[in-house]
Amino acid sequence: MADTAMSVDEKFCLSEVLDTFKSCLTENKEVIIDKYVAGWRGLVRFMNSLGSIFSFISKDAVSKIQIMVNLRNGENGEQYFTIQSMVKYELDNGLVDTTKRGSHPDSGCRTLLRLHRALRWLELFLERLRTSAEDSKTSVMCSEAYSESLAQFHPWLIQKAAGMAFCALPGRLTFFEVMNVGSPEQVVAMLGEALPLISEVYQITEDLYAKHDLLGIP
Ligand SMILES: CCCCCCCC/C=C\CCCCCCCC(=O)N[C@@H](COP(=O)(O)O)[C@H](O)/C=C/CCCCCCCCCCCCC
Repeated sequence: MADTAMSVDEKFCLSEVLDTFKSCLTENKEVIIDKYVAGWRGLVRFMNSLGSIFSFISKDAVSKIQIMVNLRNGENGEQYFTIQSMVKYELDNGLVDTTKRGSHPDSGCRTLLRLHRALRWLELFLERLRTSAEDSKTSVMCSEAYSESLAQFHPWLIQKAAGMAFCALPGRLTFFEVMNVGSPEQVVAMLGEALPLISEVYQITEDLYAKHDLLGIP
C-alpha cells in the first residue's frame, strides 16, 4: 500500500532523498513509482524549509504527488507499481489523453510527465551546484537550469513567478547548510553520488515516454 498522507513538514535530509532515488530502479531498470514519489516528497520538504514564497510550487508538486499516491492506492494500484507498468496499463486501456485534454486530466502518464520534466530541472540545478565556485549564486544556477528545462512548458506568468521565487533562494553556503549533509566538500561529494542515479532514472523515463510518443501529453 502506498502512503496516503502527505507530510511536508519533516526535516529535509539529502541522504534520505539520495537513497530513495537509488532504490527507484528494479534489476530490470524499471522505475518504482512509490520510490520515485518518495524522492519528490523529500525534495518538497526541503523546498518548504526555504520559505513560503515557494509554496505555489510546493502546492503543485504536492498535488501531483497525491494524484500518483491515489492511483497506487486505487483498485488498479498494482498496475502502477512501476512507470513501465503504468504506461502499458493506461495506454492499453485508453486512459491517457495523448493529443488534447479530454476525459483523463489526471492520468498517471500525464502527471508523472510533469514530475519527469521537473526532474530534468533538478538534474541541471544539482550539476551546477556541484561544480559551482564559492561565489556562485544559487538564484542564477536555479534560473539557468529552469530556463533550459521546465520554462518551455510554463506560461509567461508562471515563469515570472518562478523567477521571483528563485531570487529568494539563500546563498550557496546557507543552501548547503540547509541540506544538512556536512561541509561543502561533503555536499559536493554527495551530489556527485546522487547525480548519476537521478540522470539514469530521468533517461529511462525519457526513453520510455519517447518510445510511446508521450512526451507531449497536454
Ligand atoms: C538536494 C536538493 C536541492 C534541490 C532541492 C529542490 C527542491 C525542489 C522541490 C520540488 C520542485 C518542485 C517541482 C515542481 C513540479 C512542477 C510541475 C509542473 O511543471 N507543473 C506545471 C504544469 O502543471 P499542469 O498545469 O500541466 O498540471 C504547473 O503549471 C506549475 C505550477 C507551479 C510552478 C512550478 C515552477 C517550477 C520551478 C521548479 C524549481 C523549484 C525551485 C526550488 C528551489 C530549491
